[in-house]
Amino acid sequence: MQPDPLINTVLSEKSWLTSQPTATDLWQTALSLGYPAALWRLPNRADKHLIVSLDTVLPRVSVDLEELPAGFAISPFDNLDFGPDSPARTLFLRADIHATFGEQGGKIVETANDPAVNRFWQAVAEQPTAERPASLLLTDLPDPNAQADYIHRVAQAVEAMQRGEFRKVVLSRTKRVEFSEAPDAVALFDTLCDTYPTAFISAVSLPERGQIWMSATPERLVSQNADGLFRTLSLAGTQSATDANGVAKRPAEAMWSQKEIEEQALVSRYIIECFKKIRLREYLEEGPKTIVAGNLMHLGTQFTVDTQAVHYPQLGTVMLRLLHPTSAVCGMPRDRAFNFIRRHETHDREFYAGFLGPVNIGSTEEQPATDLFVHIRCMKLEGRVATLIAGAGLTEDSVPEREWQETEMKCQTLLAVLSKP
Ligand SMILES: C=C(O[C@@H]1C=C(C(=O)O)C=C[C@H]1O)C(=O)O
Repeated sequence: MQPDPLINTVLSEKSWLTSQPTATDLWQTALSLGYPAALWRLPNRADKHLIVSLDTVLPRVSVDLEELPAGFAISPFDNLDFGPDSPARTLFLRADIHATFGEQGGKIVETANDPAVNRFWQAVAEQPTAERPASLLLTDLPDPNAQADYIHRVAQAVEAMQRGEFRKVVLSRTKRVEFSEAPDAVALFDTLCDTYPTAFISAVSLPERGQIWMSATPERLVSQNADGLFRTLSLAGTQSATDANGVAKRPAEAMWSQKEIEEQALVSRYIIECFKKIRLREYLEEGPKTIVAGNLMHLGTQFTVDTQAVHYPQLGTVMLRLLHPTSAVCGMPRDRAFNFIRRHETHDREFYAGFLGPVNIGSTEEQPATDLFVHIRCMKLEGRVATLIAGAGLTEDSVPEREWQETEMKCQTLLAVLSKP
């Protein structure tokens, strides 16, 4: 990211700041002081945002878009019951410091009125200029049983579905790689932004867990903008975006099998069932059509609601509680699929297949908006080790070997970028 002239303007009274802080300066300072930070870029946008929270231990919240201040939410997959008695599990990074970086430079949008903020800027000034490592070596940390174990679990799921226990389940697996030194998350974030302009790109540093989560997800869960426009997406079915010779396929020519069409229809049906529960009929449904997501293509149906016209300003909050986890990452019926995942997956999904994104955030030109995405095509960074997680939607027609290949392709979305020199 380029140095930022506007940040310099805003901070000109802070005499100790002699040069323009970059996103790397802010990120590194947050890391060294143990403050959580989130960096993101919305799909098809140029502006990048960074917030630093001054809570070293993050509050766990129940996502109520009407109540939450400006910030960034990150929820684990296991956040099924949002009922009044269930513990709040979503981590919330309040935007104590919020910087935007755009093509015309950047600015500090909002900072908390707190002495800790001044100490933060002092630390930014004292932060040594970070040097980006020239090139990182990446080695696989192979798990010799991973493929056979996954295929075995898929076969068990297929049998359960053939017995009629449930209709769809999403089983995931992990893949670990090691860097020659701890990677620069901001540099990786920038490369992801350049490589996947239509994805939601994020990097979230959670010092209390010693983790940085990074993703390039194509899947919008809940958006609600200042004009009250609500959006969600039903996404499923996966194929490579390139042919056998590596040439990009034309989305309009993508062929989808009956299994994939049904799998995606189940996700759409799930969303429509959620609308039915709240007796909302005035939604616009567009699709399914082929959506390109980096190296992959999916089938997607877009749903929009004008919440002002239907007098339902809290639709985003209500739908989030009904939707998560959708059948794109869990299954149908949801509770049975959830229990199958709990019993059969051998890793903790943590924030994979949860949701994340900015909440009630605006810049000076824009009114606050909320944009939450399903946390897929993601990885967890712990020092030099990256753990990628990817899953595949299974039905009774699934072929286990093909589902394994699908998770391999999904891991490639990030891996291809990590291995760039
Ligand atoms: C579960 C993942 O992706 C989801 C599952 C898909 C599928 O089963 O075809 C496609 C897109 C996503 O909704 C993942 O990337 O890990």
